[in-house]
Amino acid sequence: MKRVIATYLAETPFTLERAAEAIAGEQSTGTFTAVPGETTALKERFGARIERVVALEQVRQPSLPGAAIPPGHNDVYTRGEIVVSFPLHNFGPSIPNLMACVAGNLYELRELSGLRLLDLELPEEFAAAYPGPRFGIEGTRRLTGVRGRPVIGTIIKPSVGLGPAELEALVYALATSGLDFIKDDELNADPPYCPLPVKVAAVSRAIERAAEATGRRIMYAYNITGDIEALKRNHDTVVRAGGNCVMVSVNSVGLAGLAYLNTFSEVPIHGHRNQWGMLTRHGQLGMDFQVYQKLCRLAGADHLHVNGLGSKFYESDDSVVASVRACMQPLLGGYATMPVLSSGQWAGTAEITYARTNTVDVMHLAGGGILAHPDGPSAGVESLKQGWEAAMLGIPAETYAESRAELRRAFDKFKRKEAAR
Ligand SMILES: O=C(O)[C@H](O)COP(=O)(O)O
Ligand SMILES: [Mg+2]
Repeated sequence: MKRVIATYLAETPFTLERAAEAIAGEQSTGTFTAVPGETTALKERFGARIERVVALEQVRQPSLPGAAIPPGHNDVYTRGEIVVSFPLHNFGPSIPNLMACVAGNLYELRELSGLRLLDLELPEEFAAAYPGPRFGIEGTRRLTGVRGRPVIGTIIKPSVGLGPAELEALVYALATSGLDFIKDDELNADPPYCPLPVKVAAVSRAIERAAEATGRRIMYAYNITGDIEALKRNHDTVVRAGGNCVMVSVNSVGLAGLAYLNTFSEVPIHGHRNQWGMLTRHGQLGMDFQVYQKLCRLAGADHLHVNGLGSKFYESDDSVVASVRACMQPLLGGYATMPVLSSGQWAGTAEITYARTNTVDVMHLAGGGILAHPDGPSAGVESLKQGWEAAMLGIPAETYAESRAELRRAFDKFKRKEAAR
């Protein structure tokens, strides 16, 4: 019998064994009390199985509110790794129903004062059900024509507020500046002041004009996030205008929305992970990126945001590096996605990014880091490229900057800013 194996970090006021039984019972055949139909035969065939329980440290305070206080409890909460397997035939190779099982009501059990999903092993039936990214790294390189270095991109900023004429002018300037990729911000999809069809028309005009001038067509990820019925309409609006990438806020449309988009998308899907913080920032709640990236890749994300090194967010560089590596591990024999490094990035972050990840198969996006370069966006793009050249040549970026004005000016501005943070 095929099984899904889920690894949790749990914290409990009870024993870990009791916590594991609560998880396995509640998420398969059991409930808070025995019911007549829960026969031994039924449990045998449909019950979840506790595979392993490994005790870790004990703490004096519960991480999450509302856990039970057992009689005689001595204010000790035990943490441990609990591995539970679930029969695949309980839910089939369906991401929405998988989630209800491995990441459902168990987060609310009073037996637990902490619960985090660390990893998920999925049987190959999921590969048959979900084709995954249709473009991935190779398709993105083919469409952008970028080889041997990261895809360098930016984000339209100000994120909100630009009308069609201002947007067209900015995209033209950026598309003629040597950039490979531009994306809408996640805050900007189909706003009443500049609806998606108007935005698409303005951006495509700029991209066409830039392509005539440079001979190169930039990749632009239009944010098509919306209710499910809007996804197809928005995608078609983009593709009809010659667009070559769409973006969705994965947590807004949900994994089912992403998988639906992937059934018809004719262009790469850029997966923005905003809202991810609420699923992961507390170490005793939510899930690890290791799980999230598997789900997003299965559902069809050709590009997936992983934060950035030295970013403006709380996450450690070690964690970002682990996320890049996670995206690169083959999943069910494939499912390559391009990790997207973004958030507070600028030319000076290329060095540590390459040193720590040792790969160029990434997108490196800098919004403020390009647009706010003291000598303008073109110099910002050039500085980021120079940052990567230095990184790949193994020359310290600040040394390389001595003979490169754009990189030097980026250091002058952004290094000072970083130091002030
Ligand atoms: O959507 C994103 O990736 C962020 O808005 C990044 O913007 P920043 O480069 O200005 O931090
Ligand atoms: Mg953003």
